[in-house]
Amino acid sequence: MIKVAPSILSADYVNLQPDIEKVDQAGAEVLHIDIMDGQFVPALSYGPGWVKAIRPITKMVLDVHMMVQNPERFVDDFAQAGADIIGVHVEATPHIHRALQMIQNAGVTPEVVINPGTPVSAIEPVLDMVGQVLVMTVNPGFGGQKFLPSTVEKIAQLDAIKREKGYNFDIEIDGGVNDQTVVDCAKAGATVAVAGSYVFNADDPAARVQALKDATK
Ligand SMILES: O=C(CO)[C@@H](O)[C@H](O)COP(=O)(O)O
Repeated sequence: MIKVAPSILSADYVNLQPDIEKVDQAGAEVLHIDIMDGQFVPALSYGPGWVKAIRPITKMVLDVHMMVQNPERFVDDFAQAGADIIGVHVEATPHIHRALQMIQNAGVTPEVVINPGTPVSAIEPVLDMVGQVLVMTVNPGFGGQKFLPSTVEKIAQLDAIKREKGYNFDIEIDGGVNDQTVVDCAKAGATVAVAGSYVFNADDPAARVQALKDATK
């Protein structure tokens, strides 16, 4: 059964705490927090202050996905705010190894992220450093996009590398995830499913968390 990571990008910001409590009580293991800088991706979202505010209200793993150019600039801020996982895009820095080292040194689980157009080979040299790989299943920057089936092959490639080398990183998927699209991803080796609009744009977010788990039993 896959772990579920609701993305607060689609939550009700005026009622953020009740929305977080709903998915927490429904058994979601991870809370996904999308940081957008208006440069690496067109939109702006929120910063370390949000992570700091959310930290005391849930025990869920706080998974900070930095869609930020040169993310090294903000690693310590998010670590101090209470992030458990910090994800940096291989496309966003010429120094991915250093960025992951900074996350490690801050006592946080390092995650490397790849866009749909980036091959797995681009992150192979750093796979021994990470606790999680995030495979973007849409182009990053917006919620509510359509899942890209071509990304499933990359999940399978990562799963094969994991087995061959004895790594135990989680493989997370993000973008267009619902109870249909999650199935092939889980079969290919995905272990964590981020879902924004599917969970929070529903009348019953808790039922949607459960539906993702049921679909991958
Ligand atoms: O990283 C992102 C957007 O770039 C995501 O985490 C979105 O929040 C996913 O939204 P849905 O596709 O699930 O609506």
